[in-house]
Amino acid sequence: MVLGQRPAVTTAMRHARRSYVIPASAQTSDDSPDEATLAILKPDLLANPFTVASILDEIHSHNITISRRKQVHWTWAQAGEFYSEHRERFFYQRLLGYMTSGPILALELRAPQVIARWRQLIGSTHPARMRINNPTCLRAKWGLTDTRNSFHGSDSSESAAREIAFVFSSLKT
Ligand SMILES: Nc1ncnc2c1ncn2[C@@H]1O[C@H](COP(=O)(O)OP(=O)(O)OP(=O)(O)O)[C@@H](O)[C@H]1O
Repeated sequence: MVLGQRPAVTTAMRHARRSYVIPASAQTSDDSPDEATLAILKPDLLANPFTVASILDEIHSHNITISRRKQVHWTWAQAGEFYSEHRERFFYQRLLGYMTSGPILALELRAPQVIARWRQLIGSTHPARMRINNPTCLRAKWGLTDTRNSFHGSDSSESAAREIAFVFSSLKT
């Protein structure tokens, strides 16, 4: 191109400019600011890369941004600290055995009201009940048992901040 001379605007360039416009279908009508939550894909899901890919696609299809991701294999102590509020519950040892049985994929999700929306997408704790009451939720589709329920989602903004710091702080994991 000769210096000082403007390039001709080609059809391809017009198309490239248009592609920066976010399609109406991808825009959210919710004007509330983004919030963040911690999602975890638990070890049974990580055993199959195609399962993980399909779940990540489903997350994107809901206009939820994955702002950070980290695959990690927790030690018993790390899982114990993350779930310390359940220390006295009957399923605690079983839960730690599950969460240390293989790598997990931790995701920081961002979108308006994403804490509630992610928990709605995964459904409540018990997969067998979800298969009856909410068959399209993720735990109904992928969860195995009450403990091996395949997903985690922070339950409040305070938990989300604490859990995101726990997972993404290099000092802890
Ligand atoms: N009644 C139960 N029997 C067996 N395991 C359980 C039971 N309740 C909870 N768990 C296990 O402990 C995890 C943490 O329990 P919690 O009550 O916080 O459930 P949740 O909010 O549905 O799940 P999460 O915190 O992982 O998103 C559950 O995800 C599940 O793996």
